[in-house]
Amino acid sequence: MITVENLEKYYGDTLAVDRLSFSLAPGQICGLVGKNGAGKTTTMRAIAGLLTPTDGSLTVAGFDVLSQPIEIRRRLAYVPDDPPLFNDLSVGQHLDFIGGVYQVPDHRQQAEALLEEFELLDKRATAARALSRGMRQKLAICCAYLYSPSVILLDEPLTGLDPPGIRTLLQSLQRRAAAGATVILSSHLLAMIEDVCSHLLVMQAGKSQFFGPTDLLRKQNDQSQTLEEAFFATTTWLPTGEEFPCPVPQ
Ligand SMILES: Nc1ncnc2c1ncn2[C@@H]1O[C@H](COP(=O)(O)OP(=O)(O)OP(=O)(O)O)[C@@H](O)[C@H]1O
Repeated sequence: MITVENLEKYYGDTLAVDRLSFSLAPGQICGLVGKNGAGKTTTMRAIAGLLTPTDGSLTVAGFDVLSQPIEIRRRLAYVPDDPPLFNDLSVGQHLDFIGGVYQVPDHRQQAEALLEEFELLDKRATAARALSRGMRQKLAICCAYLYSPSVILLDEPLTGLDPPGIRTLLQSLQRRAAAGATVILSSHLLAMIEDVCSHLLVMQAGKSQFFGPTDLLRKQNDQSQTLEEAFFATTTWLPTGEEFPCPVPQ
């Protein structure tokens, strides 16, 4: 569903992503982890077609991200950590707008169910400018879910959410993956995402230090009690630039 081959991105002289390759199948949830500046957001924005890579190729659902942007937009949702909303539109108007743009049949019915799931029903008439940070994030997630994308990219979605909101989001991602969606979720809160991630991509200085099933990272660091310890082991044992020897799952 997602194929990244030799992705490279320079911002001027800064190498943000360095020859990154990985692929994900339908139903897989990949946790994207790494220190600040590791290249996570750049990678997600490249997959979403929001920036032009310096080199490499990217496909989503068999479509080329660069040359077939309309096919990508129909199938992919990207929610950044500070989602851009229309400040003067209400919660309900946002969902009407997305439902119209993506021609979602009976979008109001689905919108109601999403607002209920994310505890936003009583904010239906509230303008986006009057929402809290967590509510803005929840609204952006509802907008993303409304058109049932087959690829969902979430950049640091947990930071603004309260504990029930985090549980709702993670459960909803598991349900969507079980129905065939592919998810990439970047987060620094490893303990919170480890149970839902089938796969992990650990980045350091733009490179992949590990990509594979979450259990494999645990096994390869069997002295680590938690995924967080395994992450620190992975990002401190290796000299910068050395690839973690790990088979890429088919
Ligand atoms: N628009 C930009 N212009 C110049 N350099 C940039 C730009 N965006 C990112 N960078 C640089 O690219 C590198 C990767 O940044 P990126 O935002 O992808 O990292 P990240 O892993 O998402 O970080 P964080 O965890 O802090 O969000 C960093 O060195 C950053 O300074």
